[in-house]
Amino acid sequence: MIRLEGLTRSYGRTTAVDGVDLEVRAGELVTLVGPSGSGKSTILRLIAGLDRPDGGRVLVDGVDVAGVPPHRRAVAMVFQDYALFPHLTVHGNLTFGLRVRRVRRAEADRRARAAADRLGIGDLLDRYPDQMSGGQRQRVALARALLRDPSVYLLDEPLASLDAPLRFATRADLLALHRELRTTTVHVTHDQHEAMTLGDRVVVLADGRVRQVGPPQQVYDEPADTFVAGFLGSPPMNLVTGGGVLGGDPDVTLGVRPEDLTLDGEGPVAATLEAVEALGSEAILLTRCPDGTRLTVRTGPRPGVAPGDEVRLRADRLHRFDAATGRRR
Ligand SMILES: Nc1ncnc2c1ncn2[C@@H]1O[C@H](COP(=O)(O)OP(=O)(O)OP(=O)(O)O)[C@@H](O)[C@H]1O
Repeated sequence: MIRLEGLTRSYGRTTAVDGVDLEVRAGELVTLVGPSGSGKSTILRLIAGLDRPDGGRVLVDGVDVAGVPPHRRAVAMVFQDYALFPHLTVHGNLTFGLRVRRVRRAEADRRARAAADRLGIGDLLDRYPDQMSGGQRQRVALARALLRDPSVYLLDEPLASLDAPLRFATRADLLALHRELRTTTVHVTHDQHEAMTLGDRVVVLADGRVRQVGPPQQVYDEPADTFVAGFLGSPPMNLVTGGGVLGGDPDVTLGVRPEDLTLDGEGPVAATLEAVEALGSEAILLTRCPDGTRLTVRTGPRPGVAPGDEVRLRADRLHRFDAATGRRR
C-alpha cells in the first residue's frame, strides 16, 4: 500500500530522515514511535506530500507519488493541534471540505452528521472550536478526516494534547474505528503505550533511521538493540555491560526487564533497596548492588520490603547484546 524506499530529508546540517525503507500493508495500522526529533513527523509530511524528499521515493499502491500534490494523494492527515477553522462551527468544519469538492448541501449535511455521531460529537454541531474541550476538538478533527474517506490516514500525535483518561478513551475509539474501517493508517506517537496498543506493527525510529519493525509484543520481547531495549518499556530494561552482577562476558551487555527480576531469598544477586515506588497496582523497587549497579524491579503491590533492606534478586529472562555495537546477539 505504502512503500518508502531510501527516504531521506535533511534540513541544513540536520538529517531528519536518513534512508528509511518501510512497507505499510493495505488495511494495516502502523505506529511510528521514537524520541523527539527522530524524524516521525517528517516521514508523515513526506508521505502526505507536504514536504519533498532529498532522496528516495514514496510509493502508494506501487505508484511513485513524487509529482502528485498533497490534495490529490488520497491521504488525510490529522495533526496534534487539530487545525480546525476557528470561525466555523463543528458543522462548518466538517462540511467545508465536502462543499469544496462540490458535494451537494443535503448530502454534505447527512455525511457530516453521520461522522459526528460515530465519534460521539453529534450534539456539538453548532459549537465553535473555542467552545469545546481538547478532546472534543480532536474528535472533530478525526471526524473531518473520516469524511475525506481517504485510502490512507496519517495521524500525527492525535492524542498528545489530551489528558490521561481522555487519551485512554479516545485511543479505544481509534482502535474500534480502525477495526471497523480497516483504512491503512500511519500513526505517529512518542507514547509507547499508544504505540504498543494501537499498532499492528510498530516502527521504532532514532536519529531518522528505522531501528526495528515488528508486532509490538515481538519488538518488546526481542529488541534488536540496546536503544530499542531501553526505549520500549517503562521503567526501561536494566542493562549491565561486561560481566557485572548479571554475569556474562566482558564483550556482552546483558539486559533484564524490571518484571523479569524477582525478590528471592535464594537469588544470586545481592542488592540494597534504595526506594519503593508504590503505584497502587504494582510497585517499582530501586535497588543498588555492591558494585554500584542499579537495578529496577517491578513487583506486585505491597512487596513487603522497605528502603534500606538488603534483598536478593533472581533474573528470569536475560537479553544479550554485543557490548560494542549494541546489537542483539
Ligand atoms: N522545517 C524544518 N526546518 C528545520 N529543521 C527541521 C524542520 N522539520 C524538522 N526539522 C528537524 O528534523 C528533525 C526531525 O524532526 P521531526 O519533527 O520529524 O521529529 P519528530 O520525531 O516528529 O519529533 P517530535 O516527537 O518532537 O515531534 C529534528 O531535528 C527537527 O529539528
